[in-house]
Amino acid sequence: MNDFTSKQITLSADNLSIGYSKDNNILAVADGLSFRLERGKLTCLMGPNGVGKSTLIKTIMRQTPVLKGEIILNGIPIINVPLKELSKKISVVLTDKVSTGNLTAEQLISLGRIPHTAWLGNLSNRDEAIMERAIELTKTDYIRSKRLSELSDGQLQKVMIARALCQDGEILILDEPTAHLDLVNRYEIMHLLKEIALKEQKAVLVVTHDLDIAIDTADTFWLMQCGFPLESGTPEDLILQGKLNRLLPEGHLVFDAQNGKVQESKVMVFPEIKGDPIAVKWVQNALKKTGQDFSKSNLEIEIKSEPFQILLKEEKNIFYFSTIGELIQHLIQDHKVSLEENRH
Ligand SMILES: Nc1ncnc2c1ncn2[C@@H]1O[C@H](COP(=O)(O)OP(=O)(O)OP(=O)(O)O)[C@@H](O)[C@H]1O
Repeated sequence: MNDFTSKQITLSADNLSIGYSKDNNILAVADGLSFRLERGKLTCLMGPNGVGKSTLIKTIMRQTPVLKGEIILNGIPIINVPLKELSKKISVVLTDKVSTGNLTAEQLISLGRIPHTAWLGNLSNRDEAIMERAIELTKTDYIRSKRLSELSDGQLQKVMIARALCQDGEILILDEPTAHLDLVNRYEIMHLLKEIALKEQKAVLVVTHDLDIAIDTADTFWLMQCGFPLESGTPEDLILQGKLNRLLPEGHLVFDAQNGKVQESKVMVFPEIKGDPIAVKWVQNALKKTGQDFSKSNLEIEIKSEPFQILLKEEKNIFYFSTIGELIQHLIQDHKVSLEENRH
């Protein structure tokens, strides 16, 4: 590791085991976890449900003891860092809804300064400046006077991020920050986190299941999968190494490196389709969902543009459709008829 990289690392572990212990019974959730969390980078922690992502975060926050190994924060074992110091260094945004609906957004954001001030202590000029910076970065100025109960889920998530930024730790950890959000807000939040990592030089660790958006925004992926060590690297390297498939159960789904999407592993045989490649792709997409087997069909499809029209050659007949929906409706009806014929 070069000197620059080692200076960028805030949090690290080698061969860590995490889990729970109760009444002398140990439930190991994951073993052999090694990682390096870097400043200035957005790292996405991904893995199937139940693999131990939240447990890893709880362990980093010292809410759950380490089973084996140690986590190092800036060269010091985390176990030796007093909890108050830890809360100044690591800010966490969890998925739980806040129950303080009567507070205004601004009041909630200011609570982020608590590790640095006394409980409800007055904010110093520095505290105020940090708070204004957090509001500016998260673009929450227009809702600062609103009560939390009046905010949408997307607005509330930005306010929660602003509060975490107000804590001004060097590490920001978020557990599924986009879980209840629509597509636009998912993109906005992940781009905001990327911006925070870069502009504020924070180490941002996000647990997410949003593979598409994570590929577009993350600098680093940490992949957790039962029975495998934690795998880390740029999303692009992990894609080329075929490792994203580890996020998927073995069987009918694969990550297709060609189009960057998860899709069914079964190779579908389509009828011959001529025309604009984008239109061909979406006709194929619709054909896939009919559940029909086209491998032995002698259908031919041609897609014309301006005006958009689909020609279907079936035996000696030619049918014309003005939408993909009409084509599919026809094929489904046809399929029903052929099934009926087979039955008689
Ligand atoms: N307090 C606890 N005591 C004992 N076992 C727990 C506790 N919390 C979680 N577990 C177990 O630990 C395992 C990992 O759970 P965890 O919540 O870390 O998974 P996850 O990867 O975050 O899942 P998801 O993607 O569904 O959020 C699960 O089998 C879960 O049942």
